[in-house]
Amino acid sequence: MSGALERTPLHLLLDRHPCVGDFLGALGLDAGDGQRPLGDWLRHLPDEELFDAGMAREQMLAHIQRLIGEVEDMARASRPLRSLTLLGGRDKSGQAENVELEVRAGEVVCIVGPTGSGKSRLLADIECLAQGDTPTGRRILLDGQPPGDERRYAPDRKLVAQLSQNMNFVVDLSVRDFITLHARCRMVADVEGMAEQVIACANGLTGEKFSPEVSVTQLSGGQTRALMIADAALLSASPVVLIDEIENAGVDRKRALRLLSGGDKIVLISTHDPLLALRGDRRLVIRNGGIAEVITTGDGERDNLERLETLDGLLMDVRDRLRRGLRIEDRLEWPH
Ligand SMILES: Nc1ncnc2c1ncn2[C@@H]1O[C@H](COP(=O)(O)OP(=O)(O)OP(=O)(O)O)[C@@H](O)[C@H]1O
Repeated sequence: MSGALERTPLHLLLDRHPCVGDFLGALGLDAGDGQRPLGDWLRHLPDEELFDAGMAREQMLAHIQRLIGEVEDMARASRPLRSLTLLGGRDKSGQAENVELEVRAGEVVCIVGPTGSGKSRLLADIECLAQGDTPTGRRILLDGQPPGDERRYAPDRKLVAQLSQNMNFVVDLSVRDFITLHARCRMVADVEGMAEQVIACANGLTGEKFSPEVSVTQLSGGQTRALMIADAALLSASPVVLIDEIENAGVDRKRALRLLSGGDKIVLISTHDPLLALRGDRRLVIRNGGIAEVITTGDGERDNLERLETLDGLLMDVRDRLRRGLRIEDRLEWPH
């Protein structure tokens, strides 16, 4: 393939594989008019430019070849998953969990339990597609089968997107550039349109709107979380989304959950928040490191969820008024 790759005119290569343009751009290399075949272009590249890029010609060719292969693999690996099965292991005292839990695409499962009970551990087991090799001894099956090593140990072909409590960006890009870059890597048809959609969606989730021009490092915690949720729902290739709590500060949890569960992703959320816990299809109760119970959200609970949401709206309103420096002297009326 390397021969064929070398003979491909650069402009064709950039058209077919936008990731190559991003790669060359990141190295500060100019593709010129793109008429030359890749091999020819590389041979004519001045030595000092190669030196600045820190790569020999052969290495550069090998990198481009590998990049194209991996991006294609990623697209293949992103085909939908129908189910994820968790085979129980043991709790902190070594007692068997006796659980076989199948979560189907499109389902939202919440994980509840006291602090330190093992909710994050459960998410971590799913994230690494545990095969009896973590402290819990749990095993994870994908579409009823144990995942192959290539799925477990290829961090660049992620099956699972994990949104953790602290999200620190290491790049200093504007929100638009950051999401556009991701959209380009995902090879979506309309990169700019998709980026706009993700940003608009994130802005719909957060009380404090942000501009696409602001740097990702300047976003507040709530804004960052909203952006990551919109990105995971609309743009991420990963069929499984794991969320370690959606804090109620600044993110519309109801919309976030509706957005995430709208597609055919498998969503697991660890939470202490009753509004989130009751909005899942099912919830796992964790006790002493083990899954003690699997509860399907009942009709009565859904009714109560609506009442709690009204109460939550009242609380949010008071919070908003306090933030604006207002007094809360008038008698608050509980909704009936
Ligand atoms: N089945 C288990 N066997 C052994 N250790 C476990 C098991 N489950 C959890 N642990 C360990 O217990 C500790 C607390 O678990 P974890 O951090 O997952 O709790 P948590 O419920 O997420 O807490 P929080 O609500 O405070 O975030 C961790 O060190 C974890 O590795």
